[in-house]
Amino acid sequence: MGQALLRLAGEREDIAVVAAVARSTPAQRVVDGVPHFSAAELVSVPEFDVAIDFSLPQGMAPLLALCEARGCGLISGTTGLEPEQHAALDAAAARIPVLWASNFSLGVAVLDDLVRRAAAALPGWDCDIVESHHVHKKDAPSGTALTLGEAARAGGAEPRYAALRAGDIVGEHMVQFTGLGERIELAHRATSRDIFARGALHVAARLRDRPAGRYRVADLLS
Ligand SMILES: NC(=O)C1=CN([C@@H]2O[C@H](COP(=O)(O)OP(=O)(O)OC[C@H]3O[C@@H](n4cnc5c(N)ncnc54)[C@H](OP(=O)(O)O)[C@@H]3O)[C@@H](O)[C@H]2O)C=CC1
Ligand SMILES: O=C(O)C1=N[C@H](C(=O)O)C[C@H](O)C1
Repeated sequence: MGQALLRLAGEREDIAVVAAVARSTPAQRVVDGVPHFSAAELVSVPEFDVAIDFSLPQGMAPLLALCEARGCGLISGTTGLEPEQHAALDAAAARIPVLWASNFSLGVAVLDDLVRRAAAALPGWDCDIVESHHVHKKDAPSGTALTLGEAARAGGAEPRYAALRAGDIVGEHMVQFTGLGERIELAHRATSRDIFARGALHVAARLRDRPAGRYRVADLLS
């Protein structure tokens, strides 16, 4: 995701990347004009308006602390966060603008709405969420599957989850409603990670001038 973000940010005139942070740094400290920092060097990054985080749950606390100390916005797409980490995002939102989303694609935003409506229209049907991702993905069920599960619950269904890790699958989510003698399948298949990076950059550009608060992707679409 970091590489997709850097490439696509380079195509936008309204976004300047001042630093890239990973656990370790590449041998070359400046790549395509962007200085790279290790996680240990985080506090040394230059001034910024909004941080975009796609890392691992353990990367969250230091970045959130930096954003709060500097009064900057935070966009995070990191999944597998603990409930306490979501609570920390809520608390920080009293002081800075914060947006966390399990999925930055437009299609999944629409799927979320469809799942809520289908669940409400199909009381008593079984609801199963099946997600497939690449073998390197660490968390399961995926953040998106859990978000879709919340949508199903909001519509009155109690979902079950299944996760598949195989090859280089970018990300697929299927929500299946099964009744007696019939079945509905609502599915989203991502074929490029660029959709997530584009979505995150889109909302980052809009979060910059917002007051403190907890935002959703839908709040910043227009
Ligand atoms: N919300 C969404 O739309 C999407 C969310 N995701 C989520 O984004 C996250 C990252 O996914 P992906 O890019 O595939 O993962 P990768 O493993 O490819 O990349 C993770 C990056 O985070 C860095 N990192 C790991 N730990 C730390 C830390 N403690 N401090 C700073 N940087 C750290 C790694 O550095 P190094 O390379 O040095 O190890 C690496 O650059 C996952 O949680 C994934 O589920 C992914 C796609 C879309
Ligand atoms: O790790 C990934 O790759 C993805 N993670 C997100 C998730 O956990 O839902 C979003 C997308 O499916 C890709």
